[in-house]
Amino acid sequence: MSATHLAPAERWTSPTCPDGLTPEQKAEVLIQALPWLERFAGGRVVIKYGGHAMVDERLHRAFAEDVLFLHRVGMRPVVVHGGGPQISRMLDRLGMTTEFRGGLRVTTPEVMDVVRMVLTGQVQRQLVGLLNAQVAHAVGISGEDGGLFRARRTGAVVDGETFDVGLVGDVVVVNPQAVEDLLAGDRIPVISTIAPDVDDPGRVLNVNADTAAAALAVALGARKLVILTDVEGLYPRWPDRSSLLRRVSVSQLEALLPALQSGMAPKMAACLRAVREGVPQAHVIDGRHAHSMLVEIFTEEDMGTMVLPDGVA
Ligand SMILES: Nc1ncnc2c1ncn2[C@@H]1O[C@H](COP(=O)(O)OP(=O)(O)O)[C@@H](O)[C@H]1O
Ligand SMILES: CC(=O)N[C@@H](CCC(=O)OP(=O)(O)O)C(=O)O
Repeated sequence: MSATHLAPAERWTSPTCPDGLTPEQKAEVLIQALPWLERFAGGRVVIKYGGHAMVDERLHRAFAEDVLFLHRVGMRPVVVHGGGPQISRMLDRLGMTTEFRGGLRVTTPEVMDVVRMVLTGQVQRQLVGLLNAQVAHAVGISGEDGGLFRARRTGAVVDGETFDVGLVGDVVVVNPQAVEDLLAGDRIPVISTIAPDVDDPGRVLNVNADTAAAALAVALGARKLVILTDVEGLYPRWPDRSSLLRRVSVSQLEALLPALQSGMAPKMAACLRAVREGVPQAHVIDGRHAHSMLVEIFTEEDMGTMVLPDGVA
């Protein structure tokens, strides 16, 4: 057929790709991503994958694809995983009761055994398996390995009152060498947040995964902390969902923090700690949307809530 039969204007004004996007829209995505790819090349990003974001196989796979994408484009992703709902389900199956105070699980020695078993023996194994499905880059470790974390027992604060929650700790020492070694070997570390007790090294403590991720992001000099959960971000007037806070400065967040409820409180406290101690940006995003992490990192879209230093937000 000669070119004169093609009616070029009609044929080329609105072609669509099989996914319904036009070539212009597709190219726009690629062009938009370029400065972000350049900006974050070689940068470390700590990703906290919350138990509530681990909704189904499809989302699990999308999460793994995103982490592998970051790795492939030259970033250094470090995964810190949660597993609260998974621990609760196992405790139920074992006929053990579980209770939370101020967002922290009341952890008896028997519950601690289950927490350790589920986090390091199930959730971490599943994530490592997914990430290694094609190329085996991921290596799972816990805060007990290579002296990564040490924690001190802490209580839960509810309405200004402190409650004993048993074997629960806050990370007070991070020795990132174990993670540095893995990154130097082009690995993707996948970390469970169990930590030896700094005051009694024979004992291990249950550490909230949000706060451990923040401590690690600071120690690694991460460019970003990204916390994936099951809500769009921070709603300042929760449970009213009419206005999502897109950007918040350290000082603004300090003022909001005392009124936040469990669930969001440790996440925002983690973001606050990370940014206050030198991480340039911390985000809470909705892990129930496949690939929300890639959109957050590589486009101009602000997904979820972003915490920034004063004067930048
Ligand atoms: N101000 C708030 N804005 C958004 N979500 C909130 C807020 N306060 C409490 N939440 C709750 O926090 C939950 C997320 O925390 P959590 O259940 O601990 O998740 P994860 O397992 O990902 O750590 C949300 O599903 C929501 O119900
Ligand atoms: C002290 C404490 O509460 N530890 C958490 C550890 C797991 C966790 O943090 O998991 P998510 O991020 O999925 O909530 C727990 O026992 O549930």
